[in-house]
Amino acid sequence: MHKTFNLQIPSGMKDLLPDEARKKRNLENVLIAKFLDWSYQEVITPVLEYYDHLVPAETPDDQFFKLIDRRGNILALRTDMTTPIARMVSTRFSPEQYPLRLFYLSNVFRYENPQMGRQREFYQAGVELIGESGPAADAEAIALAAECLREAQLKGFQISIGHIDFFRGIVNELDVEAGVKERIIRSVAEKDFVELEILLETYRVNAEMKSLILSLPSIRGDISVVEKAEKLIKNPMAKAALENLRQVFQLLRVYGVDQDVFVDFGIMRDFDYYSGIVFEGYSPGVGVPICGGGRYDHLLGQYGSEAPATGFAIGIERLMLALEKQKPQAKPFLTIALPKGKLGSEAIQALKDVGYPTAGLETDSRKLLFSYPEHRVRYIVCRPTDVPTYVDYGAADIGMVGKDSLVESNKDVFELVDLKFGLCRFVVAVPEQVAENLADGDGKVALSHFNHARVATKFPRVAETFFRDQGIQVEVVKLHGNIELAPMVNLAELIVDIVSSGATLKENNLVPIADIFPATARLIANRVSYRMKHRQVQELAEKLRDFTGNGGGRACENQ
Ligand SMILES: Nc1ncnc2c1ncn2[C@@H]1O[C@H](COP(=O)(O)OP(=O)(O)OP(=O)(O)O)[C@@H](O)[C@H]1O
Ligand SMILES: O=P(O)(O)OC[C@H]1O[C@H](OP(=O)(O)OP(=O)(O)O)[C@H](O)[C@@H]1O
Repeated sequence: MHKTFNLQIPSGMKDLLPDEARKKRNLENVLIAKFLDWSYQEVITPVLEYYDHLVPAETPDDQFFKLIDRRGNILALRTDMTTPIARMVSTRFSPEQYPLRLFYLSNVFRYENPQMGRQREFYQAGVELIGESGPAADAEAIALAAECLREAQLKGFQISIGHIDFFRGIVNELDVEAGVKERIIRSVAEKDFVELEILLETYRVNAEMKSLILSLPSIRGDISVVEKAEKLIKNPMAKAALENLRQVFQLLRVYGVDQDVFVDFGIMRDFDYYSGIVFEGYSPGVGVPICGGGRYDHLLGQYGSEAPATGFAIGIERLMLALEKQKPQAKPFLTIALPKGKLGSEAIQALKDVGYPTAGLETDSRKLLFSYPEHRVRYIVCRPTDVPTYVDYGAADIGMVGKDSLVESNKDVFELVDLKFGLCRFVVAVPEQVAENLADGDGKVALSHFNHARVATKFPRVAETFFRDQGIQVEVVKLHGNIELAPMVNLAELIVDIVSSGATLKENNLVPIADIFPATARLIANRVSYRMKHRQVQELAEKLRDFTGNGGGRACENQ
């Protein structure tokens, strides 16, 4: 009898058959020719390195594939090429050899959730320009990125450039503690504008600064927005950042790529890694950036030889996807993902209130797609928990979704507006009897009674994070609904769920013993739609923000 093998390949990895491999190689040849043309030399580094040497590229979500060698050393697959090249340059070159113009074309590995345009093994083509500070080097990197995309025959792409110090400078000016400044910066880096607004309100940032900070991510357009921004700010660090942007832009004009490049103060790439100009490239129809880069003057110092540096990486698979998708388009549709159920009805009402087409639109019918061609708007109706996924993939430009589903999904999307409806709260609940038995003198039940207990929930991420923060170890049992059943049949001792009226808990003899956080509906946007369809996205965001009485910053748009 033949042994049957499981011949699958690991998730997020891919075989390339001849047709696809040929297309990839042709594209790579175009990019390599361009790099050589611009006097960049190829370097190759090992695919495996000591984990500690790659850690400057570490992200909070640890995306490394790791393994242990026979001596017990931890090795890891590279997650990008900048870090190995910084290690190599620090150890194999001397500053007299600077500036170095290096390029690579390599596979890199990241342990993340695979989806369209996001794999665990993927190829990057990129350059590092090491040993040069100043606008000429930044402009060279951006111009070369634009030239590569042009040479690859990509139409309608856009490169957005921002500056890390612009936002940092403005935040430094605030009269709040350092920890709060970091939280403000983090909320912007995570694109969570709702959290940003809450922080500015909580820490009583004055009205003028608040409105300035809230408007920053929307300040975008050609170089004239730099002049507009100059009038708004006084901070020297932010002013220097604007001057830097202006000089880079002038040089981009000389390179003849300025029409592909936009200033965008919403580009906030990793604040710990980048130190100056940052940029991303987008293409219509692809919901994730196709390239990214910027100045990173502090990385080489971590390997012992301080040197300014700038560079970028193009994602080969994403560029191939963008090339496949490019076709001439009329004014694009704005696709909005709506959740089924009660939240969906409230979302429809909100859209109607701000004048969006909703005739015949229902979230509880069998029809899942509603199109309004005369308004260039279309809605897709999906399960609430799927809304962030559709938006993250770029299958929808915008979504309306509960903060509960959003937090649980952990997707990389813009969180634009707190829509204020659909209020519920996350709670930990236990059977009444258990609560009665464990209650202290004030009627409270300490969570410490539940160390090593089982928690049933639809929201494992929320539950795990909450109990971890409380220092309590639990085993999370993921269910898809009717969580209240779990304690009744001894599947779990506790539940973590959302509560709205409280009726479901009551009917099932459960009582809340701890609040986790409240959640309302949010307007979210895809990262690329937020830039490539900015006017349409911003128009809806502002209408909804005004309607829900949020106030907030105004865009100073010039595109
Ligand atoms: N998981 C992935 N799968 C395919 N391509 C990727 C992936 N992650 C990054 N890339 C490509 O590599 C380029 C440069 O990588 P970089 O580290 O700057 O990306 P990132 O900003 O961390 O990733 P993302 O764009 O997914 O947020 C990206 O612009 C993208 O084209
Ligand atoms: O406090 P209440 O107003 O009673 O609402 C709470 C209920 O609503 C949510 O479930 P949902 O209706 O989404 O159904 P599901 O459990 O089947 O997912 C939640 O999981 C509770 O079961």
